[in-house]
Amino acid sequence: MTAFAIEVSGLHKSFGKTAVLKGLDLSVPAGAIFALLGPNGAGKTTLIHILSTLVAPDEGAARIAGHDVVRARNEVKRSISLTGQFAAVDEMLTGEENLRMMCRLSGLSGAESRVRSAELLRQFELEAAAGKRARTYSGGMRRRLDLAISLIASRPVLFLDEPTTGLDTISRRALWDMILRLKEHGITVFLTTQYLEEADELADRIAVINGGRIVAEGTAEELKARVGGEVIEFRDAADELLASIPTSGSAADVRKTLNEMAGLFPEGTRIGIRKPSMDDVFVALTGNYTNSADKKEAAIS
Ligand SMILES: Nc1ncnc2c1ncn2[C@@H]1O[C@H](COP(=O)(O)OP(=O)(O)OP(=O)(O)O)[C@@H](O)[C@H]1O
Repeated sequence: MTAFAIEVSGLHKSFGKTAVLKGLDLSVPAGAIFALLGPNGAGKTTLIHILSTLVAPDEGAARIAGHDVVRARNEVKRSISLTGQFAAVDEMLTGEENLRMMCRLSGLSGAESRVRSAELLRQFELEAAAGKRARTYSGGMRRRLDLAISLIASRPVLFLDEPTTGLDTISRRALWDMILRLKEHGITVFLTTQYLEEADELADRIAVINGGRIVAEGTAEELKARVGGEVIEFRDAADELLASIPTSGSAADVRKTLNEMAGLFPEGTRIGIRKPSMDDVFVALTGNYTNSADKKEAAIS
């Protein structure tokens, strides 16, 4: 494999008159966990579909493990796993039966299938539920089974399109642990997410897509450093966030911001200073707000 597991240059894709990707460039180092962040409709799923050969690009090139997604589709398909799309969990079968069936379909013998299924049930902490029908599984268990099925063939690149959407915090954290463990096996993980915390916790590198292009790429720390040195927060007496303003962190800039904001907020407003978060990065780069507190903040600032 080349140093980059995924290389994308000048990718364009339109659906009818809607231009979704407008010259997208991206490189993902082999063995990294890479997160793609972007507002709804930014083209994250479209990019995954192009990289996994489901959709052809209009222009530009993309290579997975050195193979071109248009000219070498079969080699690309043999290099990737994609969760949530192909890995069909059969509701009527148990977790173990699902895994064994998919092992057999991917060419393993009966004995090999038993061994591989047992390994995956252990790896994804599904041993206790192995004999229960998948329809009785919780959302988190189902997602883990889906991930386990997609890893049967142990391919070098794994695509996860919003792997934890809809899961509760505990299930999400459990899945994060499992994704982190995949890295130890040398798998390159490319994930899209709407949870900025997920990118922050999991990813070695993060790219932000907006307007059909990658508008920023780097480690979480590098991206946060782009927003500024310190963020000043204004909160009311009940600790509700009123506004958060990025500053360079210099005494002069902090003083200037406080002076500019003086008089805008009621008596009793509390002021705090903190380092930038991924939320700040996302807002600064895309102008989009990810939760209601941020929307309120936008309305005020
Ligand atoms: N097959 C298609 N035909 C027509 N339009 C499409 C098709 N697939 C995607 N689009 C449009 O392309 C745009 C990008 O969609 P895409 O699903 O890639 O975005 P996304 O970033 O994954 O968004 P979300 O976070 O909401 O899933 C959207 O405006 C969508 O409506």
